[in-house]
Amino acid sequence: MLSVTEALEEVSRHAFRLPTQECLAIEAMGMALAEDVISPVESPAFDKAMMDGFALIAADTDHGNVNLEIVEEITAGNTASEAIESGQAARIMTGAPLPPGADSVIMVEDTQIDSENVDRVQILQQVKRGSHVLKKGELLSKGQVVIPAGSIIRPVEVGILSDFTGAKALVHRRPTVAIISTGDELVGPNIEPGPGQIRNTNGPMLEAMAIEAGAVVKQLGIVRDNRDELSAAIAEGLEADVLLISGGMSVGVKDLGPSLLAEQGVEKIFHKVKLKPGKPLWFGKQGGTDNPTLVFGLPGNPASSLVCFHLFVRTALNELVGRSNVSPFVSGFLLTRDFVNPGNRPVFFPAFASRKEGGGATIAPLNWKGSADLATLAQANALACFEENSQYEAGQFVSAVMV
Ligand SMILES: Nc1nc2c(c(=O)[nH]1)N[C@H]1C(S)=C(S)[C@@H](COP(=O)(O)OP(=O)(O)OC[C@H]3O[C@@H](n4cnc5c(N)ncnc54)[C@H](O)[C@@H]3O)O[C@H]1N2
Ligand code: MOO
Repeated sequence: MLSVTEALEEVSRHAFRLPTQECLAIEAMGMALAEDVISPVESPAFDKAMMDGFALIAADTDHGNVNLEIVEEITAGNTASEAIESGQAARIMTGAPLPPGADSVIMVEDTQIDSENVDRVQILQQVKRGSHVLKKGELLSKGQVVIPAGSIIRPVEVGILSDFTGAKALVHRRPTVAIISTGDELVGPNIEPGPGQIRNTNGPMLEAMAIEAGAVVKQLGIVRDNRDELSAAIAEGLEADVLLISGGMSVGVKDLGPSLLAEQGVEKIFHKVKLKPGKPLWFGKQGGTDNPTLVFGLPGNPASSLVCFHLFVRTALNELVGRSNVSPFVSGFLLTRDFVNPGNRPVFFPAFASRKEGGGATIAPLNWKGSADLATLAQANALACFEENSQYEAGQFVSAVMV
């Protein structure tokens, strides 16, 4: 049986980048840039005033208090009509280009104008050369990489892309994810479960997780444990980039998943991973490098499906869109209580992580009742990672997967 690390490596190895497409930056939020964003110009494009005040020549103020002639007023979006010379100043607003000749700006608060003589300004202090001026090219030079490929598009990137690429972004297209929920016992959200029946929680939950991860979802609904029905659904699901099949992955008499996938030419890469919950995870691939489909058979138990999604499906989706090197693990959580994992599999245990006063973070394992317990996961924001056959003491550091 593979370890979690080995299984994650296999998933990454088989997930190829999807083709790229150009789209509006705002619609690419959360996606990864597929190319470097390069500044085509210097920024700022001109020496820029950073305060409302007066543009002047700093050397004129070397002896402190000085009275200068105001030659014009420059507002943002306009340029000076003439250069200033020694003894002169231009009224200037934040964001406006400095007039030629000027090298500094003094804030209006540090000046005085005599109401009898409004064409002159009294400079009340010595001005340091370059004060309140953002020099041309100081932020970015022409050809500089502003955002490297692989960066996630967040609001700040949307702002920068609006500056340099016409608000467009080149990204790997969103993955399509098809979802099948198998099981004779399953009913939809508005149907009263009969004896032995349960509601399909995995289907909608997996859909929500896939959307959150940036995918476009095709929900194929509940499929009975019947060879023909499941075969047809699998064939449809294999048109997507990723197919998720919930349930039927273990060794029960109706666990048809693995054999039907093999019949449809899906190559098994691994079946079973050493973790709890989620051991029966199945992973395979159909097709070569050209438009392959990655197939995950997720264990039917809801918590097992959720944990496998966060660890393995998310890793695949990240690889497909170029969000590389995003580890599911965050380290350095201080355990709030003793914890024993007597089992022979590492456990990913629902827990609540919070900020610690004075820095750092703590993690409190919840009172989780096992793979069928989704309700406790609703109180969790993390899965604390505990090694197999292990004992932990309060105050020890553990890593976690954020959920
Ligand atoms: N003899 C063995 N039995 C089991 C093993 C094993 O190694 N040997 N593994 C156990 C583990 S661990 C898990 S996890 C489950 C997973 O089994 P399956 O993937 O085959 O899932 P099912 O049997 O179809 O369902 C398990 C459980 O989950 C409920 N379920 C299924 N689908 C949904 C859904 N869409 N929404 C909500 N709940 C769902 C289902 O009713 C079952 O209660 O196998 C163990 N058995
Ligand atoms: O691995 Mo199963 O997912 O323990 O319940």
